[in-house]
Amino acid sequence: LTGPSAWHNKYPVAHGSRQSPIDIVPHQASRDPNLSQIVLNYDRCTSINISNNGHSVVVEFDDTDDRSVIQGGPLDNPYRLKQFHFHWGEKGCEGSEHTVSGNSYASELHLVHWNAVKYKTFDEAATAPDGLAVLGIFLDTGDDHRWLHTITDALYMVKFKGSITDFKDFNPKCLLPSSLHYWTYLGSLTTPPLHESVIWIVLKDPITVSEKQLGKFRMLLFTGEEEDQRLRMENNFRPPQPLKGRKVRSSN
Ligand SMILES: CCCSc1c(F)c(F)c(S(=O)(=O)NC)c(F)c1F
Ligand SMILES: [Zn+2]
Repeated sequence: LTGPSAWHNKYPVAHGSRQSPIDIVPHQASRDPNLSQIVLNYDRCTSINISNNGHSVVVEFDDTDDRSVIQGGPLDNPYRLKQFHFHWGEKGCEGSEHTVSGNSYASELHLVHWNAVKYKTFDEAATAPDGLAVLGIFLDTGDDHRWLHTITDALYMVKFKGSITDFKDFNPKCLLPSSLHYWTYLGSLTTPPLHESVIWIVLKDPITVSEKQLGKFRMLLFTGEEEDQRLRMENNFRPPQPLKGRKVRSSN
């Protein structure tokens, strides 16, 4: 037994008071006029590599200075882009982590940022209550996404757990939907160690990708090249967790 329902054995915080993901119920979210728009300064971002960490496919960035940050909205400081990765299902009707009025999307992109103003390292920030800011973007199935090819064309290079390859000059700005309207709430990592260190910013509008593009993610493996068992990487999403009295705020 290794799935989300067993994580509490090794990570008791799995039953904590601010776990993620959650089901977002739009009309129960409070519109907060003090919530400004979020600002993404990704123009000087520097992607480094793409890898399969046995949980997802991850693109990492150079976070040694403030060259790519998210700020505004619920954030008191600029947060530095560290990496992005995806969660998806085995079929189009499930795969996202957050749900909206009980409905799942086919996938969810997470752009992980850390508070380099208050904390010296990512690892220190990852355990602090205001250490991380994750921008969540839903993926819907439909037409091809014109820029996602850059990522799906590289997936064959990182089929096996532990594989990594160069991935330069990719700017995730091309993966944003037209509107930056969002919901925000205090939550956690959705994979172990499940630290309750994430200020979540979930965009209301999905981007559209094709079933064919999504199918390429399902070609990835949870298992390493040396393992005889080949387990397809799919359903790497955690189901929604109890809200436990938390308020979800909505941008205007
Ligand atoms: C200490 C973790 C290394 S970075 C990372 C990650 F690899 C990851 F997978 C998730 S997630 O929980 O899966 N998605 C929100 C994160 F939040 C992260 F910050
Ligand atoms: Zn994630």
